[in-house]
Amino acid sequence: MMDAREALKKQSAERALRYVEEGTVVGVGTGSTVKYFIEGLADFRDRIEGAVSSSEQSTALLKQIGIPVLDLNATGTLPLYVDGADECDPHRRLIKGGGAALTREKIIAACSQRFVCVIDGAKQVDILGGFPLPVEVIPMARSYVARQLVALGGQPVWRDGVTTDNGNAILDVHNLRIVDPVALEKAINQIVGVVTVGLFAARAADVVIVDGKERG
Ligand SMILES: O=C(CO)[C@H](O)[C@H](O)COP(=O)(O)O
Repeated sequence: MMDAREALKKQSAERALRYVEEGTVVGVGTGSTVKYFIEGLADFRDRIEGAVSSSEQSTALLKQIGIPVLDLNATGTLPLYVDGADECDPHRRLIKGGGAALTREKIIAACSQRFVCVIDGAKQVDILGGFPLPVEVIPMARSYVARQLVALGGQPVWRDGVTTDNGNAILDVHNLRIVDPVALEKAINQIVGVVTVGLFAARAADVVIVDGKERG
């Protein structure tokens, strides 16, 4: 039987199906919450043009249910992107990347008109940073970037054994209390060797669905 938290994730994901418009291409995130969204998309198979996927994992799921997976370079701007998050603050700013798909997720978010974020209530926080902040780095720059992240006040830990879909490494930065997410996103983006930081602050979500309901 599905536990209570999974049920809440599923409710959020299913609610997001209301935002899918016929004849369009849908941006699809990654993770256990989005998996329910993908399952629900099966009913739209014949009514959407296809999906742009943020990971090999989501691509496999989309293909399993017969949804064409399209190249973002061929689709242009997307009307909708649906994805989960690891943390969400009251301004719809997010920490993402628990599933190591942050780079492709951020690219799709940037290319989308509406970013609908689907979470369960446990992921709502006042200040981001309780969840270790994922940073995707070029492998040879890992130690250098880690030292720069220490200088910014964090405690980076290498996600040993994980290689992203782009062939890179992940550092999870602990002990951050992120009072200015836009400034920190900018600062980390400027470190040489960083591919992407999992702070989605400059481009936050547009709609947040928590436990099956839109948050006001
Ligand atoms: O950012 C992500 C993957 O890179 C996911 O959206 C995030 O980790 C949430 O995942 P889940 O829905 O499994 O809790």
